[in-house]
Amino acid sequence: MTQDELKKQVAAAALQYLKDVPVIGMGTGSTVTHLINQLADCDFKHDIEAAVSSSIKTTEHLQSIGIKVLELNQTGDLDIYVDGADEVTPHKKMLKGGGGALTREKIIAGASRKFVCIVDESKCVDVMGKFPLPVEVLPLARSFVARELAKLGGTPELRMNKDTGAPYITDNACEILDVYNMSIMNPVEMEKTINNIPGVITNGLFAIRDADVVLVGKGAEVITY
Ligand SMILES: O=C(CO)[C@H](O)[C@H](O)COP(=O)(O)O
Repeated sequence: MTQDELKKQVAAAALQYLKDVPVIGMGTGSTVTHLINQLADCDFKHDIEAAVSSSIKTTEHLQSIGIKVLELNQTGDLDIYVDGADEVTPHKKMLKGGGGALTREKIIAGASRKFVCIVDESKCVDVMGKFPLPVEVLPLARSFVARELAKLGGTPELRMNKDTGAPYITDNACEILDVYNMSIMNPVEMEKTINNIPGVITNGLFAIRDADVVLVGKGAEVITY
């Protein structure tokens, strides 16, 4: 199976977690895109009253299949949040933000009772950090934060918009530093340390609020842990 077929397969397995849930939390990325496409055709779609979305892209996609999108301020805590990841460990710690939606993802994950992480097998790692760690920053703090991240041993690079050549701008009007070569031996401590740098909105480590269930598309099957 190709990586995209594995993503489609694991998205299909995640559908069952959305049954009988009136307000769902929805992440961002290509695996979630498959999930929303499959939600469009499933028989319980009309039982879903609304969704809380982690990005403008996901909001538009959900609305295009007829699902109402609410702000988190309107809903209170959620039963379920489903999202992909760039890396996930056997302890269900994740590195996320390849799609740039890390801050809203972390907020909705924090407000959800169950986080279901959906990945293809290429995302499973023992130690995170091979994938560059996204750090969302206030634009005025970009250089200072980059120097602080370098002191932690990383090599930060400002994410660029591939179409315009200008810095990539998040849905929160901020920028992203992608940090290469980070040695993430203790993800909980690293998450706190980076979030303590003034000017950081959040970083892509989801170690303090990790996943409750991980679904992995692997070969012909989906593994759950
Ligand atoms: O964190 C994310 C977006 O900010 C995504 O969940 C992560 O990048 C995985 O994306 P994909 O499903 O396309 O592989």
